[in-house]
Amino acid sequence: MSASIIPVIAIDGPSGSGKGTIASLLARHLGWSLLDSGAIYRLVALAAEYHQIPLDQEAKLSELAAGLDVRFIPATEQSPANILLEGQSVTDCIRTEQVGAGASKVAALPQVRAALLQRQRDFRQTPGLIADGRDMGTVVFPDAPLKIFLTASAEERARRRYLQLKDKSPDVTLTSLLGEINARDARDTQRAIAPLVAAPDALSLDSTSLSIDQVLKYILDAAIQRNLCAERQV
Ligand SMILES: Nc1ncnc2c1ncn2[C@@H]1O[C@H](COP(=O)(O)OP(=O)(O)OP(=O)(O)O)[C@@H](O)[C@H]1O
Ligand SMILES: Nc1ccn([C@H]2C[C@H](O)[C@@H](COP(=O)(O)O)O2)c(=O)n1
Repeated sequence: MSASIIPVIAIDGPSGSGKGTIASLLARHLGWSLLDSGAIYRLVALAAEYHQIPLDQEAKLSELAAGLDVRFIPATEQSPANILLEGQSVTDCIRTEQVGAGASKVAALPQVRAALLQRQRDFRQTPGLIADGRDMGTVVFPDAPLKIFLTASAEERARRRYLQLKDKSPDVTLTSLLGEINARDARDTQRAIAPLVAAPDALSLDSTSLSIDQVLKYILDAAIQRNLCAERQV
């Protein structure tokens, strides 16, 4: 099947809006592949730290991005998903706010984005792909038959992140997380290349007061309406 007719559900939005959570639930529910594009930018930032490349050295970073030695091992019934960078498991350490901030910086560099474009498109495999990020619907898969722009207020996103991190990182505070979320939003929306913006044909969904199940149902209903999948109970 030609790649362009393999269906993609593109989910874009700011940090903490719930894209990753919803994308992995949808992928499992539909039996489709999953692209966590933010993880790829996070891996570049972490690899830059390993190789001591400053985050403003565009040429070196794009070379690093082009040759990134990474393996995404999907979750199974027995074990959770795992990400290997240069053979080492980095599944948890790429999730810190520090690595997220680094990812947001390298992601503003055009040569780095260009180096990662085809690697992301290669995830488009039968029977379908759920892709989450900032530019899935605008740049990477502009022909996706379903595009969702998922948002939530910055305060709610900081609250969600706080609940997620407080046990692993007792030093985090709601105030510091809100500051980091606002800084990352500003960088991701204001950059010159592939800024975070809703595609003109995206469905916008504000999840501030919606549960994870409500968001999942909304997207599945939209997918069923477009004949991307058969009607199934969540
Ligand atoms: N609708 C929701 N209601 C309550 N909590 C939610 C909701 N959606 C997601 N969460 C929780 O919010 C946290 C952040 O979600 P998630 O990591 O999926 O966001 P994200 O948009 O992928 O963020 P990032 O872009 O930084 O990776 C998780 O702990 C998740 O369980
Ligand atoms: N398609 C993408 C995905 C991610 N980024 C950048 C911007 C984010 O701040 C950073 C980390 O992403 P997250 O894991 O928090 O989703 O990576 C991007 O520019 N484009």
